[in-house]
Amino acid sequence: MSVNVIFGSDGGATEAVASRIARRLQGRAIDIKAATPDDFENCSLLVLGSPTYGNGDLQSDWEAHLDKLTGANLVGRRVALFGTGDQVTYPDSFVDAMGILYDHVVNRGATVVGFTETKGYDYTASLAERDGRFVGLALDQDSQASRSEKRISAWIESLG
Ligand SMILES: Cc1cc2nc3c(=O)[nH]c(=O)nc-3n(C[C@H](O)[C@H](O)[C@H](O)COP(=O)(O)O)c2cc1C
Repeated sequence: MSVNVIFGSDGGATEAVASRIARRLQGRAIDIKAATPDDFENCSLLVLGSPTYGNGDLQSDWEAHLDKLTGANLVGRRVALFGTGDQVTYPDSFVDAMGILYDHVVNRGATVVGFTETKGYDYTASLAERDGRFVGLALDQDSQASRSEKRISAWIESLG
């Protein structure tokens, strides 16, 4: 299985998570700033990750390079998503960016794998929650960093 983990990161937290995920899946971590459109298509599992900024926005490099994603043909492709956020300071928009990525990849025909349970988190609203589950791996490196390792492991197992 070839895995590309494409991420955006302002402060480094999401980059560090992307590297951990890539290492575990023996894939490549690629900053969205340097990613090519091919990086979205030439892999058997595509993993995308973004922190949430503003009040529920994608990270700025994702916004600046969104055409790489919206131009990709993802029909029938397996895509897994992760998001970093802070549920204590931003409980009304927790990991919203993951929900934004979800809508984009579903619109491009992707099959999203790796939904997770919302149990164990404390927030009021999230665009990344659909039908009571997160559309991917939600990590909070600000207030629940100690839980991340277990969450990453369980999520990777669920990807099969
Ligand atoms: C100005 C600002 C706005 C933020 N807005 C949100 C938000 O709306 N929702 C959320 O879950 N986290 C929010 N966060 C938290 C970041 O997403 C979180 O700290 C993330 O781990 C940062 O990742 P990075 O270090 O890769 O940039 C915000 C952080 C800052 C500084």
